[in-house]
Amino acid sequence: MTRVSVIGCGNMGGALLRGLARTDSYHLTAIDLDPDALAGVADAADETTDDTAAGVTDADVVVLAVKPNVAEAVLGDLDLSPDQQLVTLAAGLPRGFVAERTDATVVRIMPNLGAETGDVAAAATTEGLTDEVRAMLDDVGEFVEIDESLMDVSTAVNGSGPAFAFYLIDAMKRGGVEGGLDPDQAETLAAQTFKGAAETVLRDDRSVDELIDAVCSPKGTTIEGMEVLWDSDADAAVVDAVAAAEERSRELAEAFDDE
Ligand SMILES: NC(=O)C1=CN([C@@H]2O[C@H](COP(=O)(O)OP(=O)(O)OC[C@H]3O[C@@H](n4cnc5c(N)ncnc54)[C@H](OP(=O)(O)O)[C@@H]3O)[C@@H](O)[C@H]2O)C=CC1
Ligand SMILES: O=C(O)[C@@H]1CCC=N1
Repeated sequence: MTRVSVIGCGNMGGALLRGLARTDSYHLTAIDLDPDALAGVADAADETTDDTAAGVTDADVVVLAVKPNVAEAVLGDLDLSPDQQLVTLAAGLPRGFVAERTDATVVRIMPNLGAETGDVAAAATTEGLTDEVRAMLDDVGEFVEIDESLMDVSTAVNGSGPAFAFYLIDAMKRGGVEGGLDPDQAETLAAQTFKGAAETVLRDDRSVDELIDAVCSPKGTTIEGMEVLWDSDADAAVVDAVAAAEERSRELAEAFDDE
């Protein structure tokens, strides 16, 4: 049983707690100053507390899931030992900044909200990554190991990515509603279509172009829609969205350069 303490039980910390709670492999301590946040994860956690120092004492793994601007203050409250692992997931927060402020082994990861359902797409720095954290990430979805220099782009693609995907699902839903579908049914059909398409890309050996081809019957319906997309700048807009989020991650990191 791995003892995991999560500091900051909002959107991301909460999703991770709920994802880990789906297995029986973890003793979970939820730490937050906000009683409402603790109440929101009470079902998933074995213990909840607003006492950060006490909440991390017995932890094998401590997850720092607060906003980047409060991370330094929280680190100041921690007194971890070298046999403990500290996982930081704050956007832009450099691994070294955290490692300089703790004796624990530090790994930086970029997860996403998919952790809640066991569908996380996460990146982890090779530096500081232990088998214990690899097992945790495996338990909540898929992860890749990357050099920290690629963390900004990972933050954009898989950290911010769910928001971009929600936006695209909503556009597909709108198309359905405009054609007369009930909004709830259109949302189900659009979201399930994205889910199925993602599964196909992950499991099928064919390239994305080959898969598009497999849906396009000659002189059928799909090719008419694909012609509209190919003639548009929709793909460029998505690439630009990723670039903007990546740039913002770099800016957030700059704030820690002077400290
Ligand atoms: N949201 C996402 O999809 C993702 C977020 N992240 C990263 O996760 C981190 C958290 O983001 P998110 O979950 O969205 O933020 P939230 O604001 O939803 O959650 C942060 C939680 O931490 C609490 N908190 C603030 N200060 C302290 C403290 N000193 N000790 C304990 N808890 C504290 C907050 O309470 P209060 O509200 O009262 O301040 C809040 O409940 C960020 O660094 C972000 O970059 C990474 C990947 C994806
Ligand atoms: O928007 C943010 O800054 C955080 C990091 C990745 C997802 N949410």
